[in-house]
Amino acid sequence: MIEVEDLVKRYGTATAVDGVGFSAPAGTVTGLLGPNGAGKTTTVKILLGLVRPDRGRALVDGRPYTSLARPLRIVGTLLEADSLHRGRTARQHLLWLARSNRIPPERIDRRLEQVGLADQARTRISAFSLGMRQRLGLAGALLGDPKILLLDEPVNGLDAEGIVWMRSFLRDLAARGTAVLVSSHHMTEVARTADHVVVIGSGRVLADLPTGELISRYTQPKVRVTSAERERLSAVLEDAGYAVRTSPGGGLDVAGAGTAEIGALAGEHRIVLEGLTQESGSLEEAYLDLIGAPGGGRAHGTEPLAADGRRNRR
Ligand SMILES: Nc1ncnc2c1ncn2[C@@H]1O[C@H](COP(=O)(O)OP(=O)(O)OP(=O)(O)O)[C@@H](O)[C@H]1O
Repeated sequence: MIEVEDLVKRYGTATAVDGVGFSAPAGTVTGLLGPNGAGKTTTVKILLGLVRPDRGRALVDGRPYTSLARPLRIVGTLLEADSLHRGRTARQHLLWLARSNRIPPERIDRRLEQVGLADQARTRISAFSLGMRQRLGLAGALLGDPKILLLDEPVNGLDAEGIVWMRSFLRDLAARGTAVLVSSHHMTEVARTADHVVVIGSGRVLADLPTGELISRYTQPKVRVTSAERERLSAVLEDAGYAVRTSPGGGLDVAGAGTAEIGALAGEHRIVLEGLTQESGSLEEAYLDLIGAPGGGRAHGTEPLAADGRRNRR
């Protein structure tokens, strides 16, 4: 379990983190989302004891990271693949990590296998692609069988197959009880991987909710409708007071309506519909609404949802 309580960090007059609090429990993938400069990296650095907070505390497994004698056995981290020593081979890198954390070296081959690098064990890291370095970083993070994983942008540099692999890998780890915290900009990926999302903006927690609840609370459901008479249908719907947008693929997205009402309106005006489906919102829409960015509706007010960082947690 990761616990962050009321963290504040100032750099001169600028406040990087302003009262951030949340937890990432065992058996769950928690996503940490936020725009550039929101305070994610500062929060992660505080968690890893790399930056001292002005206020608050950050605990891994109930203790500050800096008090862990062999941190790799408690928390695995994947921060920057580029910090790997490029002259070493994959195996040498893991051997060095194992030795410095008193981890039996027998585990190395198993970890290389798990991340799909068994054939590259003796390849120098300098010959690795970014995706391979991410996989090696993950092997290192898993070396001590940690119950907590802290990953910064884990899908960076991975191809489509690698992204799917990483997603199921992290989901499997959580299913076996690991607490996984993923800091990322990749909204679609976070939506597919995380059970729970913490959104940070301007150093504060804007939302701390299960992924599905965050989406339903901060997006408006819409109906996607297609018809050969798109222009006429659009005019009819707008006349009836609905907000209508052109959807990808040439259909119409109608906010705030149900399929029955749209079907009835089309019938009344003798417009034949080709498709009529209820669509739920996306994490991206919810996120834009929360951070108040252009494209986001900001229809639900600006109050932080989780002032103490704990509301709405299970
Ligand atoms: N060492 C530092 N000195 C001064 N200001 C800093 C320092 N580190 C971070 N900041 C500022 O604190 C704020 C939060 O930065 P942080 O890197 O934590 O955000 P972030 O959410 O990780 O953004 P990104 O996704 O771009 O990495 C930013 O305004 C940043 O400029």
